[in-house]
Amino acid sequence: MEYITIALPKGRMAEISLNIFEKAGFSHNTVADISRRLVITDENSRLKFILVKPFDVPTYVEHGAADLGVSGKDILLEQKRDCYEILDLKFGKCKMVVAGLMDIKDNFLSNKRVATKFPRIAESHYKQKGENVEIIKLNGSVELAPIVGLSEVIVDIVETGRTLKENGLIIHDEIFQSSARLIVNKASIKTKSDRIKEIIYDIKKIIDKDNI
Ligand SMILES: Nc1ncnc2c1ncn2[C@@H]1O[C@H](COP(=O)(O)OP(=O)(O)OP(=O)(O)O)[C@@H](O)[C@H]1O
Ligand SMILES: O=P(O)(O)OC[C@H]1O[C@H](OP(=O)(O)OP(=O)(O)O)[C@H](O)[C@@H]1O
Repeated sequence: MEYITIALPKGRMAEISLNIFEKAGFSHNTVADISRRLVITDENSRLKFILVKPFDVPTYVEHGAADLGVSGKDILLEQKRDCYEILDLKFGKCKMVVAGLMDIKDNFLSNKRVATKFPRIAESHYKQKGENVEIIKLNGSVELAPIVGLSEVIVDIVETGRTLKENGLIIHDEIFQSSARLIVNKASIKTKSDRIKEIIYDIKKIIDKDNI
C-alpha cells in the first residue's frame, strides 16, 4: 500500500497534532520521535509524518510533497495556497488582532506603520478599512515594534494576552479567530480518495469526542 504523507508543524502545534493522529489509531512513538527527527514513518498504518516549519506546511501540501497537512488558519489566510481546507481541528485557538501602545489612539493616525509577520492579512485588513498604511514585515517578537518606535501598531496573534500586557500594549481591533486546520492536496483527494477520507473520518471522530 502506498504511503500517505502528512506535514505537521514543528513547534507549539507538533505534539498535539501527533497525539490526535495517535488517538485515531495511527500509532507511533511520539515522545521519542518529535525531538529532532523530521520524518516519522508508521509502517502499520502506512503513514509518513514530516515535521516542517509552520509557515511551510501549506507549501508542502500545495506541491503534493505531502498529501495532508496541519496548519493554523492564520497561515492559510496569509498564504492562500492552492489546497483544500477540510477540517477544523479545534486546537491552537488564538485571534489575529491589531494592537498598539495604550496611549496612542490608532484611529487618529494617518499613514501609520504596521509591523507584522502577516503582511497580506494586514494589508487586506487596512484596504478593507480604506486606510493607507505602511506594512513592515517582521519574523517574530512583533510586540517590540511599537515600543522601540519601529511602528505605531502591530497585527499579530493573541492567545492569553500575556505578551501584549507584559509589553504595555492593548488590543485596538480584532480581525479573525484562528485554530488549526487539516488541509489536503487537491490531486491526492482524488487519487488517494478512500484512504484520505478514512483518515479524515477517524480524525473527525477524535476531535468531536475530545471536544477540543
Ligand atoms: N500564542 C499562541 N497560542 C496559540 N496558538 C498560537 C499562538 N501563537 C501561534 N499560534 C498558532 O500556532 C501556529 C504555529 O505557531 P508557532 O509559534 O509554533 O510557530 P511560528 O511562530 O509560526 O514559527 P516559528 O516560531 O518557527 O517562526 C500559528 O500559525 C498559530 O496558528
Ligand atoms: O497572547 P499570548 O498567549 O501571550 O501569545 C501571543 C504570542 O504568541 C506568539 O508568539 P510566539 O511565541 O510564536 O513567538 P514569536 O514572537 O517568535 O512569533 C504571538 O506572535 C504572540 O507574540
